[in-house]
Amino acid sequence: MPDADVLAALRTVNDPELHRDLVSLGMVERADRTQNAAFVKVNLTTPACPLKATIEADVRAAVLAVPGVNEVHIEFGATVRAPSSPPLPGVKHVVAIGSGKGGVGKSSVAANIAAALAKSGARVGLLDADVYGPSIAHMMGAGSERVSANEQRKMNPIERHGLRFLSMGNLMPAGQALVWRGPMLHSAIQQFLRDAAWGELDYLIVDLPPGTGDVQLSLAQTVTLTGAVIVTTPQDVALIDAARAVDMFRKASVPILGVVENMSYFVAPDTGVTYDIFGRGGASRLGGLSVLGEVPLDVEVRQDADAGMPSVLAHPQSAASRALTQIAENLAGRLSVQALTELPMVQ
Ligand SMILES: Nc1ncnc2c1ncn2[C@@H]1O[C@H](COP(=O)(O)OP(=O)(O)OP(=O)(O)O)[C@@H](O)[C@H]1O
Repeated sequence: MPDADVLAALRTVNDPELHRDLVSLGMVERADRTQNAAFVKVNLTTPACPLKATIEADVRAAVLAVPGVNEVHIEFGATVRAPSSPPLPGVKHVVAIGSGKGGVGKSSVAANIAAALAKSGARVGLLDADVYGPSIAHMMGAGSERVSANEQRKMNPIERHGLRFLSMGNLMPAGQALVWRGPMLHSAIQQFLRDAAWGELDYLIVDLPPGTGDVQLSLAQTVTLTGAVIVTTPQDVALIDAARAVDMFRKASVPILGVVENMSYFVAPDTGVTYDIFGRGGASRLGGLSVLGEVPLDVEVRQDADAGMPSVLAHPQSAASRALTQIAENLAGRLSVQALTELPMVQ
């Protein structure tokens, strides 16, 4: 039985992003008490919650203020909230990772975001929709794997590093070029989304080809994307193209969840001096969009990708990995806010 005083205390604790209290958000699973000890379980809206430490401190302070309580035991669970109409059966969020230009690190960012979310405990899929230049298979260390079909003749995603992924790189013989026109691309995207055994997913991350072409349109027409993330480097020539990608998503009514500035700066490992090679901070000039984070140029990001393990798993303590993990958490937080602002209050 929940204790009325503990519950009342929790009603004073707001989720820092949603600005509503934990009780009315339906996040309190347990709020009971034995004499002087209180037991609270908070069900977060994502296991990658960027504000878990703040929530924990606020809950502790509020419950310790209840007369007679001098011990608080806090437990966390997490259930990713889906929007009112999920994009695919069993899939709560589909997030596209796009860029204006090629080579800005979009696939690297997509792979690391997916890996960081999976590491936090979320169920994650990664679709390599960059059909002309698929690199996800290689970055996940499964370049030579081939996709199999299940009994229902659906494609089985490949499992690596705690997540499931599909890439044209696992369907085509290595080194062969794909020569497809729009309609074939459209049906390939549909098959990747609908004829694959993705199973239950909290997040399906889609790595798009660079630019504003057929694949982007097909994707937006096939599923209701929860949103898009734009990856750019900070220099003007990249930002001009990134602005075009932003415009395309806006025209397709896809919410932009934020911008990632990759190759933002470089810290020389021998001297510790920071160089803003491409002009750090450029992404903040992209039409008032929020910046999810800045990732430094780091040789390990490239080496880890070539070795088949995303940096957030291979070198979690590096500055680049910490930035990428924070970006994944910020994104998960954004998705929670988007899903929860649609939900009615729990009384
Ligand atoms: N922060 C970084 N530090 C160092 N190297 C990076 C970083 N981000 C990406 N790279 C490297 O830059 C190269 C291009 O990255 P990636 O393939 O992710 O770009 P992309 O934008 O997806 O390219 P395209 O869309 O043209 O396929 C890769 O070799 C990758 O390992």
